[in-house]
Amino acid sequence: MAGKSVSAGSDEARASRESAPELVVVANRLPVDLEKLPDGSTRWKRSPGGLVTALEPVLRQNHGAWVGWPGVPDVDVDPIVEDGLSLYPVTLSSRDVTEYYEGFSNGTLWPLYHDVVVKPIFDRTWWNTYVEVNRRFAEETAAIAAENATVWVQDYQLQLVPKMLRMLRPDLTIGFFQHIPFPPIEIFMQLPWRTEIIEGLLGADLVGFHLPGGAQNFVYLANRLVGHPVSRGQIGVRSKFGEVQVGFRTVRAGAFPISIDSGELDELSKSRSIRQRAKQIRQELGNPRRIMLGVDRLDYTKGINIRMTAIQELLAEGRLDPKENIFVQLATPSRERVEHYMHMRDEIERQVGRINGDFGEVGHPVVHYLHRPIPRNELIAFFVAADVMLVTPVRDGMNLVAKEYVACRSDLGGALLLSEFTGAATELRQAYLVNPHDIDGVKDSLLAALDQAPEEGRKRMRALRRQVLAHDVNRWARAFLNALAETPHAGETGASLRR
Ligand SMILES: Nc1nc2c(ncn2[C@@H]2O[C@H](COP(=O)(O)OP(=O)(O)O)[C@@H](O)[C@H]2O)c(=O)[nH]1
Ligand SMILES: O=P(O)(O)OC[C@H]1O[C@H](O[C@H]2O[C@H](CO)[C@@H](O)[C@H](O)[C@H]2O)[C@H](O)[C@@H](O)[C@@H]1O
Repeated sequence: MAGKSVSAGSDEARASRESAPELVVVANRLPVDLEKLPDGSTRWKRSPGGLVTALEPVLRQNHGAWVGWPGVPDVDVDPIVEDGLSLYPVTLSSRDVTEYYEGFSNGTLWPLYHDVVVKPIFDRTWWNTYVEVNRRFAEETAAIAAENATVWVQDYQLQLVPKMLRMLRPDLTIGFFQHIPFPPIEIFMQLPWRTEIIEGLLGADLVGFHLPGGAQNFVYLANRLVGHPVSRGQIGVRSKFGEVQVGFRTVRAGAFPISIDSGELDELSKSRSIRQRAKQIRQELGNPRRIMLGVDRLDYTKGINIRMTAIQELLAEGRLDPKENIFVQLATPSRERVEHYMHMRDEIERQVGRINGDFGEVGHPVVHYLHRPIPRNELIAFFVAADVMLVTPVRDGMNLVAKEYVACRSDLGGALLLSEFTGAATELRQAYLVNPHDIDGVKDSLLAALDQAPEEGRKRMRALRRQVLAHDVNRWARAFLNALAETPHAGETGASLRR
């Protein structure tokens, strides 16, 4: 792989940086996943996520690069340079996947940062591998970034990279964005490696969160754990950043709620083929009066069990007619070797079986449950077909699904039932907001959403769409990169990036 045997500070490395990328995104995953085919060959498959859509145009305009894991263990693939966007794969061994990705990232940090909804595991071997893998990402990035380049590190899997990178390449302007919640002090303090994580993040010039609360928690912890002087004022959304004084450096912390390519979804959802497919889906489901929909990675934070319980109780109480109302749950397999995910899957599949056993008829189940990824256009057709979208996480950094549903409803139809504990709830105030821990409240709100008067529904959807269409993912990326370019450290490149 490029630059592997060359130390970041050597003359050789510096010379090769002249045509090197000036904007580098570093994320656990590359924007493409390597797929192993049955015949043993491999091919690249584009990841559909919002991050790729957000960052690809700005990377291309800036001769950019993406450093990340190709999604399968033990493969050593060469960098790919294509249309001005270069991909630099970082190899992870099977052990790295177990200990860094499934272990420390998704068995320790993920539950800890999501309100300890399940018990985090504090394992010293996992931590050591997390440090090792973060170092590998930092070294790979240091080897390829141009002099004075801007580097944007993404998410909880790579929280040590900013500090490691700054030590290797003090010329770089470094941004970091946390896509999951940043927890309150009492929870974060449980982490045995809490100081190392805060110090790791403080290597950045700008640390971004979805919500002001996360930024506020981070600033407070920088003072409490590392003793740095910090600003005291309230942090705003895309404004009024918090500040941490790290020696001569000022590190900023801000709130930048992520979004989706709402314009593209709006257009796609209006196309004839999607509209027809939406109609066909309704027919295939037996033309029920109302379709409820859930779309999630199968994750215990998403509250899939909560919506199932609400539906089950409403059916049992005779408040929901199983002949008129059906529920479709599309569940993408996720982190399947992590124990808590296995338990969650068992629980959900038991609930599906029980509801259908008690209330379904032959050929007419009440719950339609698919445990596999669905093609993008099919997903959009489901959004168009659904009368009520159920988004009930117990905690979620943002939840892009909620925004996607709204972007797909140019007909002003449908209703969004949304947990208060998602980042999206701070922006989508006209949704039917629920506390997912209050099952009776969820049931009442679900019935209200199902029975809403058409004019009330249109009014809510119009307001939701105004928010989602005006604040798209492009605006998110620009807001972060502009704020990063204006940080005190930002060098010439940072200030002159084309966006
Ligand atoms: N194409 C496709 N995209 C999916 C599927 N399930 C979820 N997604 C997408 O994955 C993303 C999930 O993002 P989000 O709701 O923020 O939750 P996250 O899974 O925690 O990142 C959204 O863009 C969804 O549309 C699926 O089955 N197929
Ligand atoms: O890469 P995976 O382990 O398969 O997980 C998928 C992604 O899940 C998380 O998504 C978060 O980011 C979204 C966009 O900001 C946000 O809407 C959502 O609330 C978060 O949960 C994770 O943070 C990503 O790193 C993963 O790639």
